[in-house]
Amino acid sequence: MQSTIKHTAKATHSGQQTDIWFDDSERNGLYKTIFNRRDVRGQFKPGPVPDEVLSRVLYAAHHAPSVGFMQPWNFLVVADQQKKQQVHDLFTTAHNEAAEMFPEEKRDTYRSLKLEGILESPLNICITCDRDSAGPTVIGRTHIKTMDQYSSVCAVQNLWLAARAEGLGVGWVSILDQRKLQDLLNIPRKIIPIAYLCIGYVDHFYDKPELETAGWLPRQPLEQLVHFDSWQNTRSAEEDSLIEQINRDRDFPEQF
Ligand SMILES: Cc1cc2c(cc1C)N(C[C@H](O)[C@H](O)[C@H](O)COP(=O)(O)O)c1[nH]c(=O)[nH]c(=O)c1N2
Repeated sequence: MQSTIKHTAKATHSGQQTDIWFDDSERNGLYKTIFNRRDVRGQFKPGPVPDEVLSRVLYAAHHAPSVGFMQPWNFLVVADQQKKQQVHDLFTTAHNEAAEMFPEEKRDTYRSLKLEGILESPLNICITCDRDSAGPTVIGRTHIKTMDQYSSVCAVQNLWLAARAEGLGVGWVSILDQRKLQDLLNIPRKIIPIAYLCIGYVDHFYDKPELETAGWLPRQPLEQLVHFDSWQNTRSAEEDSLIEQINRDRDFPEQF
């Protein structure tokens, strides 16, 4: 169901949000979006994405955090079928090269995976990173130079979540030669294509990541990924109340 959104004025006081808390349904809506977002490759419906929906999703992306507030992103919308076909050709070449990189026993499985929906989705968007968008010296990028690219990834994630909340599927395609993609889309060399995304309405969303269902990799247990004070210093539930809580919440994502 495509819904329209009523814009109501926010309660603000001297430029501050005095409304600190979301109510339960608002908070649950966010968790529902996070836990039901999927990478979509194969269930796209051909119908168009209305401008009013796409505009909202792009605003969500544009309100991502960025290092030094540099907002290094641009959104290159690709709807032309011939252009999409050319990107698909790039994918096919890279996909064949990629298959050879996996150990022999995994190659057939790799080849059987559907890893893009470039042609089936009505819309593709390339999110880029302009490393010069705020001059050479940027607050927060002085020592870790890749921070601008991470900022564009934040925009990708915002878009991905907003799209899910709008009932839109998004699939990230990174099996592409970056330079050839730049040439194809006339992106200057100094602008980095961060994400090539396939977007559209879908028949259904899967409950689990397709790579998990295909037996490629399982989801890692969260408690093993949490370290304390020092790298690799993990703790058991008996040793730490947070780990105990994480174990107790194992079904939290499934509640949504
Ligand atoms: C940076 C990056 C790059 C890619 C992806 C993701 C990210 C974050 N993913 C999607 C990825 O396979 C997927 O997110 C995981 O398998 C987890 O599944 P869900 O996203 O939870 O459905 C992805 N999927 C795909 O089919 N082809 C691809 O080239 C890529 N590339």
